[in-house]
Amino acid sequence: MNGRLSRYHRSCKSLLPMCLGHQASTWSTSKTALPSPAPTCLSPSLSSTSAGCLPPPPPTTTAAVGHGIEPSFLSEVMKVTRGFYELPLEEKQKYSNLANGNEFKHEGYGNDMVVSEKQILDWCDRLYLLVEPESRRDHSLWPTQPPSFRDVLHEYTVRCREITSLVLARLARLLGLREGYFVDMFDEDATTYARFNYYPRCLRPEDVLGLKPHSDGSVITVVSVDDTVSGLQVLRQGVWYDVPVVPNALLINMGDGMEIMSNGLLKSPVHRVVTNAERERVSVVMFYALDPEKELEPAPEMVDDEKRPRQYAKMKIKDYLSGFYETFARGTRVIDTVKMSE
Ligand SMILES: O=C(O)CCC(=O)C(=O)O
Ligand SMILES: [Fe+2]
Repeated sequence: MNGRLSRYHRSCKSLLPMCLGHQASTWSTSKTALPSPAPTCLSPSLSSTSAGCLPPPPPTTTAAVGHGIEPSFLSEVMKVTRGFYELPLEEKQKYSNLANGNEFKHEGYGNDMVVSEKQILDWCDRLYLLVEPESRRDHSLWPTQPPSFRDVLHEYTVRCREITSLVLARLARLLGLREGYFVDMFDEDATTYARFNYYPRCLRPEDVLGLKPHSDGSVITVVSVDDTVSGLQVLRQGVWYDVPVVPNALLINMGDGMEIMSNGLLKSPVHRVVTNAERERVSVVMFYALDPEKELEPAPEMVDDEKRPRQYAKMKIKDYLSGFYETFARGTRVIDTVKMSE
């Protein structure tokens, strides 16, 4: 651990409790349509599956403000994001995710993958970039405008990695595993993608979603949300809850990888983004995934044949991730394909 990280550890001992919702601000239920059928036990915070038997309590916020990143730097991250989206279209298209005008690539600027003509498109532009491992960055896709974009993204990557390692260490402890259990899994081939989302104003917000319901295919996700415009919602037992806007907070989200490795003890919440007619919105999302050549499965320590049988089948991470993009486009969840029947 480098000096900066250990200083960081000392300075934000309280990060995890905040991340896990002990420092709660109230989440409100959404007035928008309820989905059906209602799933059970989808939680944005830690919950045991027995919660499925209870009426749905409002989730508590996972917004962490004691994370150690200065508000001025978070504003800088948002500023370069807005700056990029304010560029003329032809400038942004220099980083297009369509090779030769029609071949979809994950990295770059544009829309998400389209797999069928019937697919309802999300009201969202995105710039998607691999940031780790550093050696695999494709700088031809990293915007040169605004001029500080690249430096800010590099610095943000370093800072978010520190926070993620700390959160992963605390999560391992919480699950009764040794602290380094998850952190050590993130070797030099583990991948991190940054996703810059831009949701324009939408004149028919009741008909169009910014981002359709999904859970993240990562192990863990760090989200920096627009601190003036809400829109992110989390599904819990059939009810959509608005995630409150907390200035300078980072939102820590469990991804499918963590749900699987914890054998279902930590849930990867279904979430979506709604649009609004008044204000555009941006967010910056960091997705932490393991080495694509590794396999994803419940940690043996989390499986107990009597008390907590294995709930997910093994799958190669690269297969999981490619299945993820496909199912995301179709509005289904790849995690459902590895769930074992009772
Ligand atoms: O825009 C947001 O607040 C969240 C975006 C999100 O869920 C994603 O990019 O996976
Ligand atoms: Fe997401």
